Amino acid sequence: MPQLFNDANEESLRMVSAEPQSNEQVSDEELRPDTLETFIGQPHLKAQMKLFLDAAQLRGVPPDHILLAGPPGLGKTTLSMIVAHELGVPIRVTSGPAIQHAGDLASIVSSLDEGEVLFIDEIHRLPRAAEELLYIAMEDFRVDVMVGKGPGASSIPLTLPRFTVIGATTREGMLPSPLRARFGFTAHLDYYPHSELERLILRSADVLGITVDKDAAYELSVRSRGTPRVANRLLRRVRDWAIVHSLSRVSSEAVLDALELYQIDSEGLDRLDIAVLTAMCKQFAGGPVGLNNLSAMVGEEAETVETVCEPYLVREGFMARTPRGRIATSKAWNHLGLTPPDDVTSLF
Ligand SMILES: Nc1ncnc2c1ncn2[C@@H]1O[C@H](COP(=O)(O)OP(=O)(O)OP(=O)(O)O)[C@@H](O)[C@H]1O
Repeated sequence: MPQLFNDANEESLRMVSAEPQSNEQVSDEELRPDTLETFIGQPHLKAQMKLFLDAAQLRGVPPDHILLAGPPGLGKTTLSMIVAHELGVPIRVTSGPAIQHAGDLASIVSSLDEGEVLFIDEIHRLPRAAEELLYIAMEDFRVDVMVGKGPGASSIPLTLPRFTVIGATTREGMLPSPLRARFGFTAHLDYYPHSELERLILRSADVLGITVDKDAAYELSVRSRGTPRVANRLLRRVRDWAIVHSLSRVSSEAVLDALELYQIDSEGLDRLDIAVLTAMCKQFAGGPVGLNNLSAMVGEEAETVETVCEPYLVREGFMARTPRGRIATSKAWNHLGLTPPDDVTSLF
């Protein structure tokens, strides 16, 4: 079977991925705002969070536990750091996959100070035993420490100071309801509109010490897939372009030239997205097509197509998922410069 994407250009694929790249943590750090005021967008969430934190401070107690839910790269880690900063308390950072045994979590919670924030990223990936320990720690501020082994083992309750757990998850549905119920405040982060990403890009440019024209920031924002992490990554690649071409400021032409090099198009689609849409329209006559056939045609893992491409293609209306398979919409046909079949809507 011919493959449309057999020379997968990894760089271009990762450029629009909302997941952090392995070397990206430090660069993510330098661009993090540290107050609610400088956190761009999400106005409702910010207002609710401000009220929630102000009330806790006025009552003189640590706030209830907070759950931050939403797709990767939208600012969950950033918000958790902001909460700690606004409260003026330290933050301890861990993640579901980093905790292998309940004991790992027991030693973290038992070393927390009064009021401290414990950030647990990917909290849906905590092992079951750790989850159960967390229920008690969050609700009763207690852990039961096991002393001894075998039939003679006994558990000694250890009282913990009051602290605040901030859990972050990209898969809220995977959280067991007893755990979800222990959060007093749940915030859902949404994809950012272009106008907010434009402001975010101008702020990041400031932090990085580069001058970016407003229309250049707009061009970047429309290609950033609603995701701050992608916006910041594209900005850094455009900065490289400006440095190499000795430009004193980034214009919209520079953005278009740089992103053409990285094969990211006017809608933020990369080569894999285009390969998927092309396969659907040309090889499968618009669909319906199953995930496995589609992935084989583009030469990618089904999981990559499903998790990296599809969410954005569906969200932007290029593709629809039906019980019979994936279908290319007229927007996909038009974007590829192809004429949609007359009966495109009857495919749904
Ligand atoms: N609202 C925002 N304003 C300014 N910068 C932001 C905002 N949201 C995210 N960022 C920036 O985007 C990058 C990614 O954000 P962050 O690490 O907080 O995302 P995340 O949701 O925790 O991602 P993941 O789920 O992959 O851990 C960081 O550099 C952060 O500074």
